[in-house]
This record gives sequence, structure tokens and C-alpha cells, in this order.
Amino acid sequence: MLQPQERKNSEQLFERAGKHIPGGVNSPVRAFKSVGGNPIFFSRAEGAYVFDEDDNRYIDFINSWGPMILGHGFPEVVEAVQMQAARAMSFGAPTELEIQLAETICEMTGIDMVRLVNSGTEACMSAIRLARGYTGRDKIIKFEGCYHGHGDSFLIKAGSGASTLGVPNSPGVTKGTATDTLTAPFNDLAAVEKLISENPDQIAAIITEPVAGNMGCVPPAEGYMEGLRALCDKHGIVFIMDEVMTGFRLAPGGAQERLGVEADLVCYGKVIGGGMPVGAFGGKREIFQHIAPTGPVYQAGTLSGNPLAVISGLTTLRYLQNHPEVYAHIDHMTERIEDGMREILENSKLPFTINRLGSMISIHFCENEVMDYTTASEGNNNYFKQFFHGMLNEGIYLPPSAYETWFVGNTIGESELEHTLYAAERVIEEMSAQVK
Ligand SMILES: N[C@H](C=O)CCC(=O)O
Repeated sequence: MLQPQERKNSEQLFERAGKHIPGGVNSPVRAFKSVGGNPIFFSRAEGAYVFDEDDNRYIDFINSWGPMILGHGFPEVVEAVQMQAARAMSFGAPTELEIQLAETICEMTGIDMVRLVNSGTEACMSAIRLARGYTGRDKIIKFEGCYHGHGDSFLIKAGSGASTLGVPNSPGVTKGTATDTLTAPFNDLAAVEKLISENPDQIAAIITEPVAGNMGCVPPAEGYMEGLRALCDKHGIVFIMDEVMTGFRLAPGGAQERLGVEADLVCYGKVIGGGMPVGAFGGKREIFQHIAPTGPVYQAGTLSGNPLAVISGLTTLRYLQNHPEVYAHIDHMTERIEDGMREILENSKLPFTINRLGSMISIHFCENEVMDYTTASEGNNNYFKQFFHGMLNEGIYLPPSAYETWFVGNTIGESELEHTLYAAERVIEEMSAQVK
């Protein structure tokens, strides 16, 4: 078991980082704000493991917040990136590689057209603009606790780091933007219907994570996604699925394939770049033709489609396309984590709910079903903190926030599973012993 003093190098780096980087981190959710303590600084990674600056080893259930589905240092991806770096890193001009990636994305997901960007945030921002340009309407509906990156329109009742830090409605977002963003509870079709009837012919898009992963993991209730699809069809609203987390993870065709519901526009990030900064948005040709230069809706990016990022994504996606057994493996291992955790928690005095879909899973320290932001917020954060730090000290790296999901990668094998459940048993037993 590790002790905090064994992270001396991380501690020193954190102090140094804070002098020039706000909070010492380049994305707030890394800052351990809601769990206490200081973030760990990492130096290398291999397969299922990450190593910190003090050379402590952890089993990684964050996987760079999803992208490292094949594990760290996947040889084919590393080799492809190295070869491409030697050939050319960026042109700011078209390449054949971009076409190959676009073809692969369209083949895997069934969408007609796609544009590459550099992050999930960019993908979602651009999809919203396209939906507005296409429909000539201004308002959008998003769901409480869903997070679509840090674009202004999305920082209204946002999940992820925004909820972790207690700023779901960030200052700096104009009143106009906030007014154009309507929100409803996740999994509540009646609330969506009400918003639509109160704002007739004004709603350009409904954007949702098909499986929410930014308030812990919250799967859609039966019929919910189909219901959203039907409402969009009825009212001429563009249905946008934010598949940044679920894309290429829940199935080769993401949540669209897994849930059997088709969106008009889809946003991708994370797995699509295999660890490099890649995002994409795409969808139906009829809508997508409105993007510049074929249409009037402007969207651009100097580094979009840069060959280094593209080769990393392309190699990852092609591997997934040719190895469907990856999906069977990560789902099976996550199911076994769920079963093991359930057994451990059932033998404890702690309240708990476990949510899982495929290789996305989260543990909520509350008794009630977690199906939206309100119920996700009922989790006991003191228990979460203890669990997080206990697991960290046992060498298990989990998301440092109750508003995030774990991402299980393909390199989790028997020994990692055994280690994780053994650690969880020790940590939960200790926590349970303190419950009166
Ligand atoms: N939930 C976020 C993205 O998926 C976590 C990553 C970040 O904001 O840095």
C-alpha cells in the first residue's frame, strides 16, 4: 500500500506547476478538487498501467478519460505515429490520410459525411452551429449533468469538472447564450416535450450524451433515446448525439449501433484519436452539405486533420474495426468488475448504486437509482473521497470525481481484475468498519 509521502516528486511538481499554470493543471477535473489532496504527476505508461514521477505504478481506469481503449503504448499505434512524425507533422493542407480516416469513420458508424476537428469540444460546438444554420433556429436543448466540452452553450447545468468544482453555470457565459440553452433532466421525455411546446419552432437541436458519462455513468432508460428521436422528427429538430465518450467504445458504431437509434449529427472525440487530439462531427449528407465551403455555415481549424493525429486515430480505429473481440473483452471485464464490486458492497454497511453500460461504469454511494443529475448528486462525497484515496493507495487510478465514469481498456486482464477487486475489498471493509 502506498503512502502519500511516497509521492514526493509529484508534490514538488505540483507546487512548481501552480506558479505558472492555474491550479497546477491544464484541465480542472485533474485537480483532485472534490476529493482533496494534490494531483499526481505521471511520467510514463504501459498497457494497463501508468507510472507516476515517483515510479509508483497504478492500474489505469481513466485511460486519458477514454481514448486509450487499446491500452497505453499500443505497438501498432506507436510505430505508425513514429513513422509519420519522421515523414511530416503538419501541412495545413489536404492529405490522403484524412480521406482514409473519414472513410473508416463512415464505414464504422454509418454516417454519410464527417469533418475532423481537434477535440470533442470543437466537435460539439460546430455541430450546434450547423444545426442552427440548417434550421434557422437559435435555441438548443441540453440535459442537466451532461457535458459537451467547454463551449459557452454547454456550460449551463454542465456535468464533469464544472459540477465537480460547483460551477455548472460558468461565469463568462453571456445571458443571451444562457437564454438560448434550455435544459431538462436526463431520462425525462415529458420535460423535453414541455420545453418544445413552450418554444414552438425555436429549437434547432437536442444534444445529448447517449450514455451520460459526466455525472458518473448514467445509461438511458428504456425507450428514452427512441423518444428523443421521435420528438426531433415530429418538430423538425436536429438530433445530435455527443458520442465523444461512447463513440468506438460501446461498439464499432458507438451508441448509435449499441442502442439502435440514429442521430442526425454525431460528435466524436477521445477513442477517435487513439491518444492524440482528434475530434470529429458528422452525420446526414442533407444537413452536412451546409458546412463551408460547400455551404454557408463556417467552421475551420489550422491543425484539423493534421497527419500525426490522424495516423494515431486511423490505426486505432482500423484495429478496432478488425478486432471485434476487443468489445467483447472490455465489456466482459467491466461486467466482472461490476459483479465483484456489487458483492463487496453488498457485504458492507455502505449505501451504493452501480451503473454500467459496456465498458463504462461508476459507483455511486447512494441507495437510490441514479438516472439523472439530481439523483447523481445524492451520492455521499465523503464515501467517494475515502474510496478514491483508498484505491489510489492500493495502486488503482480512478477518476478523481464522482461526476466521471471509469473507462475500462483492453489491457485489463485477470491479474488487474484480481488486484482491483482485492484492493476494493480492503478499502470498502475499512470504510464499512467506520460506519456506526
Ligand atoms: N469529463 C471530461 C471529459 O470527458 C474529463 C476530462 C477533462 O475535462 O479534462
